[in-house]
Amino acid sequence: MVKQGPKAPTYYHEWTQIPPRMPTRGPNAPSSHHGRHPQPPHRTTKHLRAPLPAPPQPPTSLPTAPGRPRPPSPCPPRLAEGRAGAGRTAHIRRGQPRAKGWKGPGFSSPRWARGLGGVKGREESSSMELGWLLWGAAVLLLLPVLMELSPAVNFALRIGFYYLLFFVCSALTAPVCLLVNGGRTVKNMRIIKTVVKTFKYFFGLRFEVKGLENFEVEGPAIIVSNHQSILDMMGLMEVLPDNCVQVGKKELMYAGTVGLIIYLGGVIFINRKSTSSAKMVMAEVAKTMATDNVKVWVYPEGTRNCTGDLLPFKKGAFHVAVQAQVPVIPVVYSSFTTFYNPKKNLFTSGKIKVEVLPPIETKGLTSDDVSELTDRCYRIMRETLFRLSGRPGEVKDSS
Ligand SMILES: CCCCCCCC/C=C\CCCCCCCC(=O)SCCNC(=O)CCNC(=O)[C@H](O)C(C)(C)COP(=O)(O)OP(=O)(O)OC[C@H]1O[C@@H](n2cnc3c(N)ncnc32)[C@H](O)[C@@H]1OP(=O)(O)O
Ligand SMILES: CCCCCCCCCCCCCCCC(=O)OC[C@@H](O)COP(=O)(O)O
Repeated sequence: MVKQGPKAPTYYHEWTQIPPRMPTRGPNAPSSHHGRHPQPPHRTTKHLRAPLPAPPQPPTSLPTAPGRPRPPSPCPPRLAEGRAGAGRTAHIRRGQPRAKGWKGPGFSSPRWARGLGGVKGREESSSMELGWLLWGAAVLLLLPVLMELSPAVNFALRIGFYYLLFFVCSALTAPVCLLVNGGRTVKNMRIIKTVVKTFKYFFGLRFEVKGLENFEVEGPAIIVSNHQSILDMMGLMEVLPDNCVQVGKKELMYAGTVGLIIYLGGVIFINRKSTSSAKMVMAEVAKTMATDNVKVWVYPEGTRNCTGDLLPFKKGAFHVAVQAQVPVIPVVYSSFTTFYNPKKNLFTSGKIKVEVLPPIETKGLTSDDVSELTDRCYRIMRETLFRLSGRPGEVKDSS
């Protein structure tokens, strides 16, 4: 029964291109420093540069029992200095004399023994691969069951997949935007919209849209809509008119590939924590939206709100509309609470009703009228939200 030496380390194949072992005896042998054992050549690449003679055929002698000098290895000793290999490197590292003629860990067993080790190794690696395959199949089969049994798992996987879609699609779409449109321009929103509109199919979401004709106003406009969750991006892209950019919190610029793609799409970033700087940005928007003929989509609640009601509106969007003398077009999405609620780990398929309301003119209004304009828009949108969400009665109670 031939006793196997320890299995050659997996990096064995890395060395097949390295020149053969340096001769340890005779005129070409390197001078041994200690006189005891021939020292391997210094760690230089010089020998790598010399023309490489054909590697010698490795000895075909049987592997010897552990502890006795090993047959010469066809590989250089360099490995012994730098690589963790079979256990035999221990005595090298501790400065003990090297077994005569032995040149490095893991290469002393003769090729045919290594061959046997290879067969055993190949069997081991294929059984490992088979194991991984079986594990993967089990997880994939188990996932739907887990998602059925645990709302938390279902929610985490679906929302995680949503983020993954954002991240991957952004990374893939950014180069397309750069190639097609060359840089940051609202034209990229068309490409983004085309991609994001497919996301609803992954989550079993359907949009029922009414009033799209209300977007057909001459020139720029301010669009305001309720904001319930990150899922709003699908609703936004479902109805987004041409030449329309959004106002977003500046933190989004740093959301990896998503930050890049929304930058390329022309999104206007504001610092919510600094009213003055936000006002300046919005004032700039009021000036340029007319010349650029762009619509600007603002979420006047200023944050996500998935309660099924509206938060009080920030006034910035309405200041911009009055400053630019452009109409305000309210858009309302029905409540997500029937199919989406992070607090309850609820995220299933569902239907979202979307209504684009008639534009509210601002011609002739001044900044003094902004508060009234904001309240009027708030009331109309809240009434629509309750109606679309099947709760029309609530408006009377709370108005
Ligand atoms: C290919 C695959 C790709 C996958 C991924 C792609 C995804 C989809 C792609 C792309 C779409 C990306 C979409 C992103 C969307 C993100 C959304 C968000 O981030 S929502 C958070 C940011 N939005 C806001 O915050 C709302 C706008 N906010 C405002 O307008 C505020 O008014 C603001 C920030 C300007 C100031 O907020 P204040 O917190 O100070 O509160 P206030 O009451 O509004 O203002 C305080 C005082 O300042 C006056 N004021 C406000 N704005 C003014 C102005 N412009 N001029 C003059 N006075 C102004 C007001 O009249 C008020 O004064 P008096 O109370 O009346 O005395
Ligand atoms: C697996 C790899 C996943 C990597 C993650 C990629 C980063 C995904 C970031 C997604 C952000 C896309 C834009 C979402 C728009 C949105 O809905 O932002 C929230 C803001 O309106 C309001 O923020 P807040 O005040 O916090 O409610």
